Amino acid sequence: IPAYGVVVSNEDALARELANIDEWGGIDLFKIAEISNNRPLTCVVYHLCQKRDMFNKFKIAQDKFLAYLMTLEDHYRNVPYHNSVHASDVAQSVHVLLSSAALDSVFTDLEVLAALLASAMHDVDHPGLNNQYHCNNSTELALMYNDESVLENHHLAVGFKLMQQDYCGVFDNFTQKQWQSLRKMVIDMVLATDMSKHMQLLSNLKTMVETKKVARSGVLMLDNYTDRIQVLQNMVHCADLSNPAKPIEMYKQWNERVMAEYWMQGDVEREAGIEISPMCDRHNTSVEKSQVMFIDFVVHPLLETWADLVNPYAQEIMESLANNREYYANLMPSSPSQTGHSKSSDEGTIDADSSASEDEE
Ligand SMILES: C=COC(=O)N1CCc2c(sc(NC(=O)Cc3cccs3)c2C(=O)OC2CCCC2)C1
Ligand SMILES: [Zn+2]
Repeated sequence: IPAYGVVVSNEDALARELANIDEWGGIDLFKIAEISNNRPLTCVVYHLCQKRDMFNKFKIAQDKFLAYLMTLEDHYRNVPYHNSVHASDVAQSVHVLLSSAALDSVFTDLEVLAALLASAMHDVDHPGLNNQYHCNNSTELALMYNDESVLENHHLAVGFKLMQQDYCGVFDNFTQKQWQSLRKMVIDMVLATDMSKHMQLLSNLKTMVETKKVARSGVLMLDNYTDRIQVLQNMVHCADLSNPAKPIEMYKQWNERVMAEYWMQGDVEREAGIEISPMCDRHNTSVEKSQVMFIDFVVHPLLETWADLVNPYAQEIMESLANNREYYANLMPSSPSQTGHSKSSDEGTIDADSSASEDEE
């Protein structure tokens, strides 16, 4: 078996790219996709399971696990955003969030394995069309899952079906109890990536922060399944929405991809003569404004609450998010920091600081 699970032309380059896998934003998944012949998910998840000694802990046959990861990766589609590069990014982000000092030895090996598996399969076979599209058009998937978390149910069904295929048999050495616990946790985590559950998840997290019990050592005390799974669900959810808190060059690429995917959906809807979903109309979206709003209303509240939970071990994430928000805020068409006349002065509503900035120029 090759060192990183996949046969690559330049193993040293891959080793270098994976060197900072324990750091937030420490690896470039786009570069890893290139070097690994578009197998970023297989090599990142295989590498993380090796680092966490999962194969020994659970007597998992490495060749079978690799066969499963390859098949899982093959079932990600070639869509701009929800492809296997995104899944590998979520897996690595979960790995870093799990390593937070506040969560030191809080989770069992089975829970850690479940979180990595949930990350790996959480968007498999994503068609590049969101739940709203499927429900509005009563597609086959929407009919299959009665409009409830349609895509997330599908990702789970595909992810587990591939595990049943006999040549995988990846968890044959698990006890029935271990397998059932792993399966339940993966299901609970992937279902929680449905954005329609975002507000409920965030409110649970806020309650946990308000009532959090911390041991003398500073680690969180989670003494029942509900609390434990809520932290794991929010962890995967944070990782899923974490692009705005990553180094700006990567964030910009993720943003181009997510817009490309939304606009392709809008094109499909326009062609079909049906109502274009929000943010999907390439002819009237302000990319920068959308991102600033998405950060202000969705990402920042979530990551800020996560940072409170693992305080002070997420300050770097919050700083990165704040910097990236300013980057897009400054690009917004009418931002006061723009050179030349700021919008407010053109409209004659000159206030002190904008006129001051005009004087300076
Ligand atoms: C009110 C909630 O809105 C909502 O449920 N969604 C619409 C906007 C959106 C997601 S997930 C996501 N982005 C990501 O999951 C991670 C990112 C990738 C690149 C930048 S951020 C965006 C998004 O980014 O929407 C933006 C595009 C159109 C509006 C803002 C789901
Ligand atoms: Zn996702």
